[in-house]
Amino acid sequence: MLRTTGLTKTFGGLTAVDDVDFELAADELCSLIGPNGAGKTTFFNLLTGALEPTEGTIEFRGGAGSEGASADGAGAYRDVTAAAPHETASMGIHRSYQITNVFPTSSVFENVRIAAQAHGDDATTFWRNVSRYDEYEREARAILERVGLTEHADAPASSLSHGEKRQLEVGIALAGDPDVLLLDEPNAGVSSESVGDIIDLIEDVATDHAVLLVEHNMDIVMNVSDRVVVLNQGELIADGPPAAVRGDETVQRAYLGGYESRSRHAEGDASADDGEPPDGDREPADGDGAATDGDDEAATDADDEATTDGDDGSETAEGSA
Ligand SMILES: Nc1ncnc2c1ncn2[C@@H]1O[C@H](COP(=O)(O)OP(=O)(O)OP(=O)(O)O)[C@@H](O)[C@H]1O
Repeated sequence: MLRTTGLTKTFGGLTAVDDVDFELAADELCSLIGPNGAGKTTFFNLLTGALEPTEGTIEFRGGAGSEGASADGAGAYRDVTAAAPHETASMGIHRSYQITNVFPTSSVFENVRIAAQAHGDDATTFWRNVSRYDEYEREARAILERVGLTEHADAPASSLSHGEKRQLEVGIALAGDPDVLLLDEPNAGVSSESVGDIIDLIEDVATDHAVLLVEHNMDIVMNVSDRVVVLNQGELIADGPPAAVRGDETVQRAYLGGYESRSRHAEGDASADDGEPPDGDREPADGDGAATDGDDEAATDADDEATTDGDDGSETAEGSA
């Protein structure tokens, strides 16, 4: 459904994503893992068009109803290498943000309803079209039910807990009617009591979307993924079923050293501890150990602001690189 060939992104002398060949199937929940600074966020930003590749191609093949859809319901592959974020979103590639990305003073319902309206094809005539309004409203209510936020529909988004905000972000992404969902650490900053809800939500959206998940919690990754790909210093060093990747010597050396899987069901909850590889193994190749901590703090700090800084920051830095 979504594939990259020789995808490469350099920032000055640094190769953040290095010649990556990758393909995500329509029915897959694939996790993208790797140490801090491995290139995961850069890879996401390339897929959504927030960053332009230095080399390589990105191709996308939408689902039923997409442009050029064939008898089997899938569209033809299109080159989306140079597509801008609004173009990839309108084609069906959506992401949830590592940094909270909601309108805090609007209600939970309004956040989803506005996203559904923005995706609608007659947004400019919206206020004159009452039946269309009803449709968006119904869609938003159904999405809130799906992400488990119905009881908070009328509350301002700012009143949600951090975990509920992550659920809302997934709801906002679903309102764009995506084929592919890119989930960037949906578990970051979420309290241990809410981790189970987030896992259930990831598994649920994966029943009818292709999902690419960036997640540091290995218990979650090993429990929910159909497939795991590993980036290290921008290179794809492993790609396969969770058990095979966990046992891969190169991956153990680069990232997972010392990690042993705990079954979510045996433990009762994947959040029994942080489920992350030992700290030493999460250090980035360039020694910049602040990245993950910074992300988690940013997510918390951003609670009261509607922002898309996660991507924009990358663009800004790129511009100066
Ligand atoms: N806009 C940018 N300008 C310059 N360098 C960048 C930029 N974005 C990322 N990098 C560098 O590219 C490398 C990959 O970063 P990236 O954020 O993609 O890694 P990551 O795997 O997502 O890390 P983390 O797990 O910490 O989020 C890092 O060395 C980072 O410092």
